[in-house]
Amino acid sequence: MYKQPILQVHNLNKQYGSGCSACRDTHTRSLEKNYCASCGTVYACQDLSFELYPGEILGIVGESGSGKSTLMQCLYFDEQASSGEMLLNHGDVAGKNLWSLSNQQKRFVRNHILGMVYQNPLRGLKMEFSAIGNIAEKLIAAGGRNVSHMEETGKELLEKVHIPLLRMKEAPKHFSGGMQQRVQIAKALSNYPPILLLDEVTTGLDLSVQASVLDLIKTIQRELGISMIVVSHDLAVIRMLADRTIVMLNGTILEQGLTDQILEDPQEPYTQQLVYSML
Ligand SMILES: Nc1ncnc2c1ncn2[C@@H]1O[C@H](COP(=O)(O)OP(=O)(O)OP(=O)(O)O)[C@@H](O)[C@H]1O
Repeated sequence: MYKQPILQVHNLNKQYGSGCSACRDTHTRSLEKNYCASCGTVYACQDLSFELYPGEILGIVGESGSGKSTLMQCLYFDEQASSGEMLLNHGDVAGKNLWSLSNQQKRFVRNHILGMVYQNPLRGLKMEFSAIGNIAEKLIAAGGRNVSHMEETGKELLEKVHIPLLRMKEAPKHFSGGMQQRVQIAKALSNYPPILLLDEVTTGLDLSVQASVLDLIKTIQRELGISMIVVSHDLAVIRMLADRTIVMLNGTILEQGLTDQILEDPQEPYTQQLVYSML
């Protein structure tokens, strides 16, 4: 079904702190969960390697503190990876380690190739701008200057995420949580990026609103055929969305495989617990 990966991550490490003699050497490292008890350095992501294929939804599941958000922030350059390689099979940056690009090149990747939807809409939206103004902001950041084109694109995207056009001039701070997430999704899609990153986008929403946002994500993926990485602590969300799933614990990948396979035949005791608790 899938061909070449559109994105490859090799040996991503992200640590907070400089480490000490007890933890610097990966072979002799002694950690309490993901941190060093001697110096307090946190190893938020440890040697993570995976691929994302065109048109697939890759789910990342794990408990709080397992490193999911740190991973997403490294992918979107909100955080600088400590080491590792991120390779895109797309456009001018194909084959280059994205974490070694200049800031200008990273901005290009953020504006044209990646879209990000955060758990907290305050991170992804300018709450004082109008809904359509938020989309225009992203288009301008990517070099857009044609006002009527921006308005057309904005309307098209807001319609896609079911925001009534009558409300497009309103600021998202007046919207409900579910509507804010839908505007964030529209903004992240501004330049129709081939890859969309979604970090706990339904956490904190009512169950019925959660269901409508998940449904929207599925529909967008089907219609636009873009690749997505979806992070959630909730296996039910991952079950609904993801073709393949990575299970994380203490900054490491515990197991990965087809979502059906992970759900039906989990190999690791931690994953088994996660699956059984959902039944
Ligand atoms: N800026 C930081 N400085 C120090 N430690 C950090 C920082 N950001 C994250 N961490 C630590 O990195 C580890 C992974 O955090 P991360 O937020 O990625 O986990 P998560 O799986 O996304 O959990 P949650 O869903 O609760 O955010 C945690 O131990 C966290 O305390």
